[in-house]
Amino acid sequence: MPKIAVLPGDGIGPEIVAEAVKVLKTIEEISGVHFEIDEYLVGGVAIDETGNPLPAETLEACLESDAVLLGAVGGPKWDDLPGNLRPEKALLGLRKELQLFSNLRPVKTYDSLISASTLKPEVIQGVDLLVIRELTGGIYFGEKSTEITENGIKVTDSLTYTEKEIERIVRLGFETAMKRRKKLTSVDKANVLESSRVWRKVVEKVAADYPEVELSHMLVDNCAMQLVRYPKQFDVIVTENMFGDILSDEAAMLTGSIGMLPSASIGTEKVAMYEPIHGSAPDIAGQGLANPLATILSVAMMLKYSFNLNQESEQIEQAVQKVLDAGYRTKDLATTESKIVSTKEMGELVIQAMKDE
Ligand SMILES: NC(=O)c1ccc[n+]([C@@H]2O[C@H](COP(=O)([O-])OP(=O)(O)OC[C@H]3O[C@@H](n4cnc5c(N)ncnc54)[C@H](O)[C@@H]3O)[C@@H](O)[C@H]2O)c1
Ligand SMILES: CC(C)[C@H](C(=O)O)[C@@H](O)C(=O)O
Ligand SMILES: [Mg+2]
Repeated sequence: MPKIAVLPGDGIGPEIVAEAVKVLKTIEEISGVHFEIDEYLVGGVAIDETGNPLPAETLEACLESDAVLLGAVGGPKWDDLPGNLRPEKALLGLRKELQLFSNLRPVKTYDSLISASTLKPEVIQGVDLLVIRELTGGIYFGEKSTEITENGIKVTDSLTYTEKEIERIVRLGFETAMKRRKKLTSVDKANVLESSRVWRKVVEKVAADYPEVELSHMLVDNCAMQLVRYPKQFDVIVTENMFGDILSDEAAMLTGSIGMLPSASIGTEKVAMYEPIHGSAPDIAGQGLANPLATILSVAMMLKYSFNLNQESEQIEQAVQKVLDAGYRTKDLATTESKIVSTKEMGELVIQAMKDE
């Protein structure tokens, strides 16, 4: 039986994960596939209970699972802890330990949400792009140091990549583009960073193996602007860790809310991790205001990528679309015409729509 480790985490994490787990259980009911689903501590709640944001029991369970579903970690309660003891460290630890070097963040606009966006309809209608973010290298994992000098504190975060790390993510970018509209935009800062200049060289080398893919290089600042100017120019974007983090939050707003964007982190081992791209949203936690759709859509990605359950995955996506088409919205997406629902009600509506299909 496939094993799924569920890590609700902090803030809105438990609320959104509860709805996503109900969706998984509905898949079990409908399709007859069975999963072994167990919950573990991660992040701030894990610090509170065990003193460690990523307890050994959680890491071992994840390593032994087929897939991990994570809510979100972090919050003001733990903000003053030193970097290596913070809840976010658990997320980085999981990505590193599970060797999840690629993070897929699909950005698709729904017609029924066009009016929820602050962008013009003609700009966002039909957007269908994928950000592939490198996830286990770059400035997140480079050497860090802090020292006292005559000018006060001197602090360093270094950005390191090996050619091999760049090549494997770039190759995935080309492979993915081949299965889509055969367009790849590699995003870097080659006008300033050494790492980006090597990144570009590797992209050029790998491109020789994919002559059918239309390749372009784009500087990250321009990409940030192009994403809101004319997002339909993009098919697959491949980029390094921190650029991918920032650009995907920006791209989320093409859909109307960060609460809509799922992600899949896939690596060299069998276990993959699925999580919404947003955080623990402490400002709305515990109030039933969180949009659970990013997490529910992350379950759809899990079914597709980890379990090859393509039909079941589509069933979830179609149910989400149906609920949105019927005008139901959590508050983040609400307009004057919307039927505003809570986190739990949104989960229940998706489940009902799945059962009706
Ligand atoms: N993957 C993760 O666990 C993850 C990701 C990002 C941030 N974080 C952590 O989360 C904490 C808060 O960070 P932040 O405020 O910068 O980012 P955030 O993504 O948590 O929230 C940003 C804004 O978006 C809103 N929002 C986010 N998710 C939503 C949802 N599902 N439905 C409705 N509204 C939603 C929030 O209310 C907030 O106004 C920090 O501790 C940060 O480190 C964790
Ligand atoms: C919480 C933080 C470490 C994380 C990241 O920067 O990768 C988050 O912003 C994300 O996008 O998953
Ligand atoms: Mg982020």
